[in-house]
Amino acid sequence: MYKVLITDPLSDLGIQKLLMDPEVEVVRKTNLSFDELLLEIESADALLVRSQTQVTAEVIEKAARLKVIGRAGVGVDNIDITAATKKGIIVVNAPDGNTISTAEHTFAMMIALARNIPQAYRSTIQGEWKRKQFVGVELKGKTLSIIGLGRIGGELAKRAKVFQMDVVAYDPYLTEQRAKKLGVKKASFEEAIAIGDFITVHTPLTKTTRHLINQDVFTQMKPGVRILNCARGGIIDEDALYEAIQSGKVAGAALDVFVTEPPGEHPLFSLPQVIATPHLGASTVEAQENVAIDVSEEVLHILHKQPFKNAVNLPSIPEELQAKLQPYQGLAEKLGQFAAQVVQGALEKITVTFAGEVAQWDIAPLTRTILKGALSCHLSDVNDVNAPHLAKHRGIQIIEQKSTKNYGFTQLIKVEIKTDQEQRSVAGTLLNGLGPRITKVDNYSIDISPDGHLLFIQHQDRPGAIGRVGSVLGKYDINIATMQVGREEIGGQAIMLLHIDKGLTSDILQELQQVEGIYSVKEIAL
Ligand SMILES: NC(=O)c1ccc[n+]([C@@H]2O[C@H](COP(=O)([O-])OP(=O)(O)OC[C@H]3O[C@@H](n4cnc5c(N)ncnc54)[C@H](O)[C@@H]3O)[C@@H](O)[C@H]2O)c1
Ligand SMILES: O=C(O)[C@H](O)COP(=O)(O)O
Repeated sequence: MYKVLITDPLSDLGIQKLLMDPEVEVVRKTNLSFDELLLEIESADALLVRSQTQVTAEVIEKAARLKVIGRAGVGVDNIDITAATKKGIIVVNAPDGNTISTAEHTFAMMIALARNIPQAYRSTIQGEWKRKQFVGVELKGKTLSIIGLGRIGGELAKRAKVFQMDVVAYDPYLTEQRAKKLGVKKASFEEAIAIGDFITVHTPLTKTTRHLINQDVFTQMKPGVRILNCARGGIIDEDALYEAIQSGKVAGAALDVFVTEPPGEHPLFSLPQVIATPHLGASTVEAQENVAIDVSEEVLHILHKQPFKNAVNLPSIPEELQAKLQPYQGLAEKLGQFAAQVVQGALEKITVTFAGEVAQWDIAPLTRTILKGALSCHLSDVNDVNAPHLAKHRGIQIIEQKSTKNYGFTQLIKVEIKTDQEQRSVAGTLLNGLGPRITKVDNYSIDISPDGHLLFIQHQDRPGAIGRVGSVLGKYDINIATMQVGREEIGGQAIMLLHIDKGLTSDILQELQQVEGIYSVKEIAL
C-alpha cells in the first residue's frame, strides 16, 4: 500500500484516480505545523503540494520512503530540488494545467490597474462618488513588455494583441519564429524595460531572476509605467518598487505574489497605487482540476513504475523517444548490473557505447539506467534521478559514446567498467522474439539471457574443467539451466557463463575457486 500525503488544498475531482487506486491510501492533511509535517512525511511514499507547503531539506531528510513529490502547479521554488535529487526522489509538476487561468488573471489585473477598479470599488461602497479621482488609461495603443515569454507570457501576449496593445518581449530563449507567430516584437531586456507602458514578469524565480527588476532597472523605465507580478514574489525587489511608486516613476502596481506569503501588513499596501490578490493566478475551478488530475496521474505512474513525463529533476524525454527507448531500458539496467558485478575493486570509470539503430537517438536516458544498474549493486536507493549525482559524488567518470561498429547486430550496447584493479566489458542486444541477450563479455562471444543467477568463471581451456565445475555444483544440488563457453585460443584463457537455479553460499564459491584450472569465479545476480 502506498501512502500519498496531500498537504495543500487540491481539487476533489482532480484526485479521483488516486482515491480509486486500490494500492493507494490518500491522507489529506492541510495546515500542518512543521513538526506535524515531519511526522507525517516519515511514512509517505508520495507527497502532493501546491505553493504553501515548504518542502525543505529537513522535511526531505525525514522522508524514509518518499519516492515522489508532486507539485499541483508550476513553480517548485517551495521544494528543495537539490535535496530531493540527492535522495533519489522524483519531483514532478503540472506545468500546463493553470496556464490559461494565470494569463487571464494577469490580464484582469492589468485592466483593474489601468482603470483603478479595486480602488474605485472600495471608495464607492463607502458611499463616495469620486469619478475624477479614478480616471484611468486605455490599453489600446499602449506597449506591454513581457519579461519571460513562456507558457503564461505567451497566452498573455495573445490576449493583449486582441486589445490592440503593442507587445514586446524579452526572453533569452525566444526565437524570431515564435515571436512572429505570437505577433510580438522580440526585444533585449533593456529595450523591453525602456519602452513598456505596462511591464509584466513571467519568469520562474531563480538565482538570476531574483530582483531582476531592481532599483537600477526602475530608473530605466518610462515615467508613469505600470508594473505587474503574477509570477513569483522576489522577481521584483519590493523595496525598490515601493520607492519607485513613492517617487512617482511608477504609476501603479498589481501584485498577486509576494516575497513572504501571506505578506501580512506589507508597506506596499499603504500605497493607493498598489492593487493586490492573494496568489490567485491558478485559483480557478478549471485550473485546480487540471493540475490535480495531471499530478495525480504522474504520481500514480511513478508509484507503479510506469513512464512519466514532467519530472523537474530529470531531463524531459519526448513521448516518441520514450517509446523507442523503452524496450532497451531492461537491457541497459542488466548490462550495468552485470558489469559492476563482474569486476573486482572500486569503480573509477564507466564507458557506455551505443551502436546500430539505438545510436541514432538521444541515448542519455539509457546511460542513466546503465549507471543506475551499476551503482545499485553497491549502493541502496539508487534510481534514475540520483544515479548521476551519486557517481559524481564518488568521483566515477562517465563516458557516453556512439559507434558505427555493431558487429552484425541491429543494435548493440557495450558497457566497459574500469576499477582500481581491472577493466572489463559486457555487451548486449535485443533479439527479436528473445528479448535482451548478453552477446559478449570482454573478448568472448556468448549468447545468454541476462536474468536470474549467473556464474562467471575464468579458466584454462583444458579437457575436464567443465566437468569438474559441474560435479561441485551437482554435489550441492545446484542445477545448471544453461551454459556458454568461450575461449581465445585452444588451450588458452577461457570463460564459462552458467545459469544456475539458485544462489551459492560463500563456501561453495570458495570450493569452486579451488577447482583445478579455474582462475576466478564470480556470482552475478540479475
Ligand atoms: N500566480 C500564480 O498563481 C501562478 C500560476 C502559475 C504559474 N506562476 C508562475 O508564473 C511563472 C511563469 O510560469 P510559466 O508556466 O509561464 O513558465 P514557463 O517555464 O513556461 O516560462 C518561463 C519563461 O521564463 C523565461 N526566462 C527564464 N529566465 C529568464 C530571464 N532571466 N529573463 C527573461 N525570461 C526568462 C524562460 O525562458 C521561459 O520561457 C513561474 O514563476 C510560475 O511559478 C504563477
Ligand atoms: O506556480 C504555480 O503553479 C502557481 O503559483 C500556483 O500556486 P498555487 O498552486 O499555490 O495556487
